[in-house]
Amino acid sequence: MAVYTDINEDDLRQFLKAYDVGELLSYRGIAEGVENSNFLLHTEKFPLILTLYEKRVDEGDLPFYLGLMQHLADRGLSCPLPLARDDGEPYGRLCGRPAALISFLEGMWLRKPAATHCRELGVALARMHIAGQDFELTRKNALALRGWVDLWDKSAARADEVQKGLENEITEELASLEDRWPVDLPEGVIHADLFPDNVFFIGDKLSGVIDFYFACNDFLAYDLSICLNAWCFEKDGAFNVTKARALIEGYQSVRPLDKEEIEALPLLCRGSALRFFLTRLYDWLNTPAGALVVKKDPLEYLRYLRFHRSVETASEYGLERT
Ligand SMILES: Nc1ncnc2c1ncn2[C@@H]1O[C@H](COP(=O)(O)OP(=O)(O)OP(=O)(O)O)[C@@H](O)[C@H]1O
Ligand SMILES: N[C@@H](CCO)C(=O)O
Repeated sequence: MAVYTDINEDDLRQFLKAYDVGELLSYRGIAEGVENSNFLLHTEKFPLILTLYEKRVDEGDLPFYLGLMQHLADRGLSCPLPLARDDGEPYGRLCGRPAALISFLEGMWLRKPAATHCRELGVALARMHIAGQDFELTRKNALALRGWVDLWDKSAARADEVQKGLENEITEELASLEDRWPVDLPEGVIHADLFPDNVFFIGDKLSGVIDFYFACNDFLAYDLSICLNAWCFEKDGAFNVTKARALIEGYQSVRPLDKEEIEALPLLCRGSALRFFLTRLYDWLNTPAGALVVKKDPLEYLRYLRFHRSVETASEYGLERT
């Protein structure tokens, strides 16, 4: 459960006075997520999500994240709407942390997504990329190559505690990605963390996307590579090419990939696998004892990374040869 910061009822009632939501009826911490502290609130007017932003969210980026949700919702994408305070500010402060209220989205995330859900995801991802094209704010990806090197510098010395040989393997992988990382692919606003727990479905229909707190400007196809990692491996570690094909076909039904994006896909998948390996490894080694959070296994992403290293062309992801 991700509740790093405990709130008390009096402070919460005080915080809510700045919003037009009526009286607080009830609230509880949400037993999901690893990044921020989230609470479900029932107020006289409607249910809401309260988020207290924690370690990886820089307060200066909040106008980008909250503005992006508003922008995408205005263009018909189903994502949470931030609630403005009565003074017009997009967020306030609670227990010493920046804190925002966003609308509650109906739906459930899927524990076992099937190929049909992957196709829906692909369609939604491409629509999001297109809708993001005229968003006026920009945010550099803090977890791109430079960020990976910084994370690795903080973890490398202890990596072999998690698995023998990791220090060498990841050092070599980083060097190889630094040499070969693409420089000129189509860019735009990407979600950058579109895992199954951030996508809600009602029945088999995708009902909404949440958690824009890693969103940034980067290669659009990098976002697709994140989804290939997060949605297309089975619990036993096998890559499910049927899901991958469905995801990519769904994406291309809205936004066809160009030749360079297709060629770069195996490398982008290696990069995104490494990105989640590194944040998980850092958290594995550094999460304070007592935090109410389930740590995620970095080695899962090491296995994915090794798989992508063995991939020669994007046809292995179910794409037609170019
Ligand atoms: N707008 C929303 N509507 C409904 N439920 C929500 C909403 N936002 C968050 N939640 C609930 O809170 C949980 C955690 O939210 P979120 O994914 O934003 O947290 P996080 O700590 O940033 O997680 P992550 O580990 O995915 O980065 C979600 O799985 C969902 O159950
Ligand atoms: N989706 C991430 C956690 C949130 O950044 C992971 O599974 O490692």
